[in-house]
Amino acid sequence: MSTPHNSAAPGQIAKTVLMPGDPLRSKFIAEHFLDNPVLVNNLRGVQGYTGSYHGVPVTVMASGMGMPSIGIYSWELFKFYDVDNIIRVGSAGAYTADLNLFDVFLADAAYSESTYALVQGGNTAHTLYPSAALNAKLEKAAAKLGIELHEGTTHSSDVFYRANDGYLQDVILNHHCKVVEMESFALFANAAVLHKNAATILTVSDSFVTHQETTPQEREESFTRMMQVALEAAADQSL
Ligand SMILES: O=P(O)(O)O[C@H]1O[C@H](CO)[C@@H](O)[C@H]1O
Ligand SMILES: O=c1cc[nH]c(=O)[nH]1
Repeated sequence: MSTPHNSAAPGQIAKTVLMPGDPLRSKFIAEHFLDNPVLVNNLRGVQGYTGSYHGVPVTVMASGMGMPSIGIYSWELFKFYDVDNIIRVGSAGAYTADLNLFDVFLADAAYSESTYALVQGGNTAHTLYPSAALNAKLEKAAAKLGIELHEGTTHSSDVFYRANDGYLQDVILNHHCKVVEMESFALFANAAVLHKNAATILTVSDSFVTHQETTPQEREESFTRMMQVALEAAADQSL
């Protein structure tokens, strides 16, 4: 059964899905890392490919930007395509000075001011958590590949452009957020409601401290260490 937003046929989506925000990052991962990638969805240009990595079926499909968008795509993958694991592979802004461009960051929590979890399932929590088992696989994969992982809380924000940065002080000081992106809280909320597994691995694309930033092409093509960690975890048969 296809959905309003996904034209893949039943069985065309693997049990584990890597989910970048950017459809072109989805295409890049599929073309550079998957064996025999097949385009299984392209509705709205949200590219989804299924292939294999080290012999294990893996799908890579974009989420689009923001919680409403990943809320739709991840719900449909979990609920209608029987996906077990979604690993978000995203970019993030660093709030703290210890993080540099291209550092790889594993979210051990997602804080958000969003009402997504409340409206979606009546959950009043503003901090939600990834799958501990999936995070353990990602840590194991990073160690195997010799890739350093920074860990901490991500701020899942509804706002990319801010009129001023006053609000961020509360997020950084009181909620201990180290990076900001825009999807993990909704992904974790859907996974919790549907009893599925979700995790988020991010690459630092810009810094709120140094004001350095990567280019759009680098965001699409250069975050390969994060991609390899996620793929290695996806191919871990014990998931
Ligand atoms: O690079 P992606 O995965 O899209 O993630 C980040 O980039 C977008 C904003 O530029 C938001 O989606 C944010 O979460
Ligand atoms: O600053 C940033 C960078 C990536 N994603 C965000 O949401 N914010």
